[in-house]
Amino acid sequence: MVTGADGAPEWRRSPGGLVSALEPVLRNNSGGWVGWPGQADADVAPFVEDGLELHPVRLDSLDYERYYEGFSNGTLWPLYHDLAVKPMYHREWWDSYVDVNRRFAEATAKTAAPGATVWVQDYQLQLVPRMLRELRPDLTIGFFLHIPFPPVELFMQLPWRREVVEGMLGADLIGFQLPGGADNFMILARKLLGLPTSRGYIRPLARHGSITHEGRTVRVGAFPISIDSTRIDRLARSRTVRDRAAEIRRQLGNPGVIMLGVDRLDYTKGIDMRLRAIGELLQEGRLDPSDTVMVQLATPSRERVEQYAIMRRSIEEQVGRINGEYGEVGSTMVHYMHRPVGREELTAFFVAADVMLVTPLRDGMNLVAKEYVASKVRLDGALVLSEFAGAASEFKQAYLVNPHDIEGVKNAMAAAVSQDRESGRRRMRALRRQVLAHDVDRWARMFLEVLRSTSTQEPQ
Ligand SMILES: O=P(O)(O)OC[C@H]1O[C@H](O[C@H]2O[C@H](CO)[C@@H](O)[C@H](O)[C@H]2O)[C@H](O)[C@@H](O)[C@@H]1O
Ligand SMILES: Nc1ccn([C@@H]2O[C@H](COP(=O)(O)OP(=O)(O)O)[C@@H](O)[C@H]2O)c(=O)n1
Repeated sequence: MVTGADGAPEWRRSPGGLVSALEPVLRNNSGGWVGWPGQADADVAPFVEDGLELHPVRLDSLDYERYYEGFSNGTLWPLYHDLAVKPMYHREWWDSYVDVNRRFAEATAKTAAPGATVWVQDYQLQLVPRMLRELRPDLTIGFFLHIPFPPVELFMQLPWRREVVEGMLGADLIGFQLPGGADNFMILARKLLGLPTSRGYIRPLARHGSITHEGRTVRVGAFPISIDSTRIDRLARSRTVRDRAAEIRRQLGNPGVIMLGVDRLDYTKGIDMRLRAIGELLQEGRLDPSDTVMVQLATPSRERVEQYAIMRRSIEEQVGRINGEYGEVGSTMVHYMHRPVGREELTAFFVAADVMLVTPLRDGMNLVAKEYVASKVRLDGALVLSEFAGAASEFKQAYLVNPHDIEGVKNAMAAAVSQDRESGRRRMRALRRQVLAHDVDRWARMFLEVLRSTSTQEPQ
């Protein structure tokens, strides 16, 4: 919820992959959404918006600071993203996390119909499955983690590790993006809680593991999330988007190469290293500043969290430095926009871009990579993709890079810029086949099918 120009509250779609992925799923299943209104201290009664039933849970300013900015994004986010920055452990943040999780569990317990299926989303709500089961044992509960689940050695740092694992184990099915995350969780259940688990490795969408906990069987699996590929494909073919893409190209001065980055401004996304790589390629004369343009769309995110503010300053300095050295009057090298962009406009940028740069240090999936591919209806363009994004496990034909290896990234960028048309088309065709066949609807269907079958299955 945001305050509009006339002072009245307005509803806007939240940025980030989770909402992009779940909105179509909820619509197709006539589900209700229990969530926070996106603004602290707002008292909002349940309502229907654009056909979706929404049940707001109130967070006050202190909850926002301690639960959302603090424990969710100052503790769990860096801990689950390979310690990209140092996680902070504060007891008052944890207390707030428990408290807010309880409020979500209570609101859901009040809302859910008898015997309903409840799907709890993400790291901000890991305690909800157990709390909800205690309140409403009649429910079937699924939990999905959108971000990576770290190796045991890292997770063990968390002072409240036992509570978090037990919280998740309240679910009937726990889903991760990749088999690696699911395996990490199984090892943890064995090592930390001494629970019996099934043997062998987990496979995406197919082979699930199981953990026996308090007399119940909890299933564990990998369900790589995706996008509404058909919708994006259709949008990319529309006249408005194609015209806008052509206009973007003109506005950028018809350069030979448009490079694009689209991210929430987050230190895990590797925006700084991608700019450094561009700076070095320009310096070495491997990119021509008179024929190349970089566009970086950076959605504002978690702005009051210190590490995000530090990152923003550093990125803006880098953009200024590159433009200072390589820009000319009337031709800017890096176009940087720090504001949200609508879906049509974003798709037009995808259509216009020759090289898409997705270089996170660690990312649960990265839907932007999938959206770019779905937008490339003419099979043009190239995707430079970090091996540490979940999407890399499906996108073998991308230019895969290790974002810690700057020379490797530079080489991949240079190769993507100069790829020959036929091999580019071959790569893009294969990428598109993958994303069109594995869309978000399939993801949700697979998860919900396994979830609904959990009550009838025995441990493996
Ligand atoms: O709600 P915010 O704090 O503004 O953050 C936005 C969302 O970011 C994260 O997205 C993750 O989910 C994507 C879809 O599964 C995935 O592709 C991506 O790799 C993840 O980073 C976060 O997990 C969400 O909870 C946030 O809403
Ligand atoms: N300016 C922007 C940038 C991204 N986005 C969307 O935000 C989502 C980002 O998802 P993601 O999985 O790549 O990464 P997270 O931000 O969820 O970590 C994508 O669906 C983007 O299209 C947007 O709506 N506006």
